[in-house]
Amino acid sequence: CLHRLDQWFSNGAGMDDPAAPLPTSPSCHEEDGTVEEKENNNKKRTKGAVATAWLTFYNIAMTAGWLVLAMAMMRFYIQKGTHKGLYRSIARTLKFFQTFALLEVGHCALGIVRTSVIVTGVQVCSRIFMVWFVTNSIRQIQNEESVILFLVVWTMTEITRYSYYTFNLLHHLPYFIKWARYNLFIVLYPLGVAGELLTIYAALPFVRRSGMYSMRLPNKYNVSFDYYYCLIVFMLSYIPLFPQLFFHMLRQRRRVLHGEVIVEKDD
Ligand SMILES: CCCCCCCCCCCCC/C=C/C(=O)SCCNC(=O)CCNC(=O)[C@H](O)C(C)(C)COP(=O)(O)OP(=O)(O)OC[C@H]1O[C@@H](n2cnc3c(N)ncnc32)[C@H](O)[C@@H]1OP(=O)(O)O
Repeated sequence: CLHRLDQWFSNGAGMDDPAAPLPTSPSCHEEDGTVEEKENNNKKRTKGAVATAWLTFYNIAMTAGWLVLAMAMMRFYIQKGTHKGLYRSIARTLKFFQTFALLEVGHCALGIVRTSVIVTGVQVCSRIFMVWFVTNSIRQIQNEESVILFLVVWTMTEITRYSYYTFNLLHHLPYFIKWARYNLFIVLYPLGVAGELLTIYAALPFVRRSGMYSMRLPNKYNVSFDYYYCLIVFMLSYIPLFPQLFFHMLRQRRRVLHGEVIVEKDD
């Protein structure tokens, strides 16, 4: 029973819903529990197994996707000897796998992973915005070095992150993957952010000249929107948001590598 209780706490159950029922096990209550209790336990176990199977599939697919991207980038560079045209050559795969990551927000919302919806939402949405509304929409910046910088950084991060989750779910986590997951971000996060900000900065003149995604008055909706200023606001939002993400990862690092018990503040 104590073991079960310990699992309940370490899985974070009851954190969101302190009234959540304690798990039962055959050695605890099950044999003298009601039929209804037994059915509930079976349902919970099935739900847990389905979630684990889905997450394992999802993480393997994402690791494979980012590995394909890494190989495509290396092959392009070795064959062509330049980064010009690299983004175009991998754009479709990148858009697919980065957009697929939206499911992670769903995983948090459903409670099948112990991560904050807000932290994951900011991380995933900012990446999707970078891919679809900046790099993909503004052809003139696709050959910038900064694009290659964030692509390389994202690829290294995601191969490490998804393989960490996969091996962790399979209970065979090599230490070097754990180490990489909770150390590389110290260098990769600032580099990725630098690549993203430099890319948006390079896009600003083109956006201003073309007036893309903007609405000027007068129009029938009587609404005005300037994408140029939207991009500036997006860049400025890194100032409060990036430190939050970075310090969140530092806390995760202390928890996972040094076993510290971290009491997270509410989002
Ligand atoms: C709305 C739009 C807003 C736009 C605003 C724009 C401003 C943006 C500002 C900031 C922009 C940042 C841009 C990012 C750039 C880059 O990515 S650069 C490259 C470097 N990047 C990184 O290193 C990324 C680091 N970030 C992350 O890893 C995640 O995004 C995260 C959400 C911050 C991770 O946090 P978290 O999930 O809490 O940490 P973990 O330790 O990994 O996981 C916690 C527990 O959850 C389990 N888990 C999570 N996901 C899965 C999964 N898919 N499968 C299985 N399990 C999962 C994980 O195992 C942990 O469980 P326990 O071990 O039981 O604790």
